[in-house]
Amino acid sequence: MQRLAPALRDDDVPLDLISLIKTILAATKEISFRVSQAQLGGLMGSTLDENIQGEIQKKLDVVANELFKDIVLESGFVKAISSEEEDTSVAGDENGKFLVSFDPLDGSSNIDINSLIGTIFSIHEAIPEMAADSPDQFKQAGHKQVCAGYVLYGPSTMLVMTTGKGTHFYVLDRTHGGYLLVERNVQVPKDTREFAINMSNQRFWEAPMQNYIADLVAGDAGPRGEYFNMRWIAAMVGDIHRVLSRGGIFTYPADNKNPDKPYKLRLMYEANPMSFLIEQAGGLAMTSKGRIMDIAPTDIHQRVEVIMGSANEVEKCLSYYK
Ligand SMILES: O=P(O)(O)OC[C@H]1O[C@](O)(COP(=O)(O)O)[C@@H](O)[C@@H]1O
Ligand SMILES: [Mg+2]
Ligand SMILES: [Mg+2]
Repeated sequence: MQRLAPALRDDDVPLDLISLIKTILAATKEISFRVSQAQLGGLMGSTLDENIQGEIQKKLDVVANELFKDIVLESGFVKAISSEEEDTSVAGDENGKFLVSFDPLDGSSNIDINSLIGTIFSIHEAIPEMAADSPDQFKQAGHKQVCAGYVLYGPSTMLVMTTGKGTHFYVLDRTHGGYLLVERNVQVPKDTREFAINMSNQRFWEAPMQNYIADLVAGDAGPRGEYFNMRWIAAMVGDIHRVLSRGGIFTYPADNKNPDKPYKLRLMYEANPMSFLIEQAGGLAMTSKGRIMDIAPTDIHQRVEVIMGSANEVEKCLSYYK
């Protein structure tokens, strides 16, 4: 099995980006260790603080954020970082070539039940004319990402990453301490019979999503004439990993549960990096109005509607909005 650096060189990834990726992965190895020791180290449960998103932070959210932020900012390659757990962007090296956005721990509600969680990251090139402490430099569309990935802290610690030359799977090999390439150019099947959505929000969705899901749930007795299975891990990393592994449609649609918060998932830290991975694997990543990676961001913490996965099924879902 190929090691990470030669696999990246095969994709013609520039050396400075390889160095940054290695730095990010060093942080994820440390987080992976802390996650595995969380209960023994008193890291289960919540803090008393809320993050900028208005969500109570778990102790591991804070630890993972500090670890990732410190390691990445010390690298010298990074002009600034933005994180789901930080109020605003944090300046790094004025001459740094890259911007890194991340969700240090995705699926926080799974921490205390020893279930799937992960770290999601996204890399853009820095804009030389903009100051390192300006959050505006992060307002770049997703299609400008030069790398995106996640690390899944599951039975195996897995890295899924793209630099725009396909989406590849790696596994952390604890015998030598590095990630090994296990599957190159993963492909999301175009068709699927599996969907992922938080069904408990059903009554709050817009009519097109209500109608689409109702037709899936109706199964072979309904207009689709086929049985559809449902899965919901409650961690986007876990649900997207399943979609990348065997196909499926994943959606967190608009809802009116809380009128001030029509969408749940974050553009910079969740939707854009996952969209890059899904598109590089031949899938589609959309809102009901267009491609996620074409959205011009207006705020680093903005939230967005997400419909992604197997291409034909995403198209089918979108047809309900026309
Ligand atoms: O609570 P719900 O509705 O099941 O939402 C689950 C979604 O929320 C998230 O956990 C949000 O991520 P964080 O844990 O980083 O806040 C997604 O990963 C997941 O898809
Ligand atoms: Mg998240
Ligand atoms: Mg998070």
